[in-house]
Amino acid sequence: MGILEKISEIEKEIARTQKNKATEYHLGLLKAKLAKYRAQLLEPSKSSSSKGEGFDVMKSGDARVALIGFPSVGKSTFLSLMTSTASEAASYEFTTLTCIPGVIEYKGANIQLLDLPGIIEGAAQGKGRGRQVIAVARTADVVIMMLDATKGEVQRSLLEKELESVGIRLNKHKPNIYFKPKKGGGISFNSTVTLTQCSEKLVQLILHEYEIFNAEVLFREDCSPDEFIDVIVGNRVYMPCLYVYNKIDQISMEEVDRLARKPDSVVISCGMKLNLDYLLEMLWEYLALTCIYTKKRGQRPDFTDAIILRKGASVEHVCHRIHRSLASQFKYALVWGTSTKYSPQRVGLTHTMEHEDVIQIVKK
Ligand SMILES: Nc1nc2c(ncn2[C@@H]2O[C@H](COP(=O)(O)OP(=O)(O)OP(=O)(O)O)[C@@H](O)[C@H]2O)c(=O)[nH]1
Ligand SMILES: [K+]
Ligand SMILES: [Mg+2]
Repeated sequence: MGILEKISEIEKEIARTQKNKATEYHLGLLKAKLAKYRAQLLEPSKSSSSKGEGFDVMKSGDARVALIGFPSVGKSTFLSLMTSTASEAASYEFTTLTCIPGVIEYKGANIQLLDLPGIIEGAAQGKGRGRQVIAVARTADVVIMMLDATKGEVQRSLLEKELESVGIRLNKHKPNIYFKPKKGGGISFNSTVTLTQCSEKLVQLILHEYEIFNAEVLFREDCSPDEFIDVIVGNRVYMPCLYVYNKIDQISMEEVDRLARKPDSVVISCGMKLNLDYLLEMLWEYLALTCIYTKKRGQRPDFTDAIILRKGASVEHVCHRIHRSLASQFKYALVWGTSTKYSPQRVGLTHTMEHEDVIQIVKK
């Protein structure tokens, strides 16, 4: 039996197994098996002739956003509207066949927007250019899942399933579980909260399926078996996703209203240029970029020119942005803002900056 068949067998078995206390272990085990086979599927094939030609776009700018969606939902139309790059748009499916980058300039940041070929059900298993598209999606800071507002919800759940199956977790945070494989000592299991979805026995069963017999496990959150499996398997990508319903010029006001109220969703019309400003605002929020202002000694901060960094950036990142030799001449920095206890506070290179902090760097 091939891996695909094994996967579909397990999926079928999961679907026909009733979810209750008695089947809890059986289901947990099935899920662990499923995750294992999917991981095998993702391993690069030996004959890599199908390498992503035209997909290796260099990362540039302050952040990267990937456009994912079925064919003809309006991805290329959107790229051409928001950036100075033109990407061919047409009424037939699979107009776009490679990855086409453009740049959105917003609040002083350069956001790289990637137009991609449409993907369809089965993309994760290599249908169409699905694998290459998903590989690009993994490198993004935010995914825009573009949907055709006239087409109903099925597209959305199909795409979510495709991304889910390759380890991309949309709008979820990393499960708060400490997990450390050990050389010996068996499995030590602890939790700081009451667990309603996992038990010590289930955790052991799942670990055994992965041939892990010695490990330290600490649940700091009431996680599900799937979330625990994610932690064991690792290499999961936790990615913010905006669901963008395009072509609202084609549906009723009631329908627009219904879609607009869904979580993580924005309604737009590229054709009539509706609501694009709001989409940018949302995108900016989801990118959660950190803007840092610099100041010189004895002067006011320069609020006109922010340094834009990813969340979690350190003083060292700030230095590199100003000048590549600055970090080596660095003595200390003074920081004003929410990242410090006092304002100003003297900090070193490893200090983590927060949004809208002000920094003054003192050289040796
Ligand atoms: N009515 C309407 N049509 C739109 C809108 N946006 C795009 N379209 C049309 O939808 C069709 C497909 O647009 P594309 O931009 O090529 O779609 P795509 O998602 O890039 O398609 P592929 O590259 O084939 O995956 C074109 O005929 C567009 O003119 C919109 O807001 N309203
Ligand atoms: K198209
Ligand atoms: Mg296109």
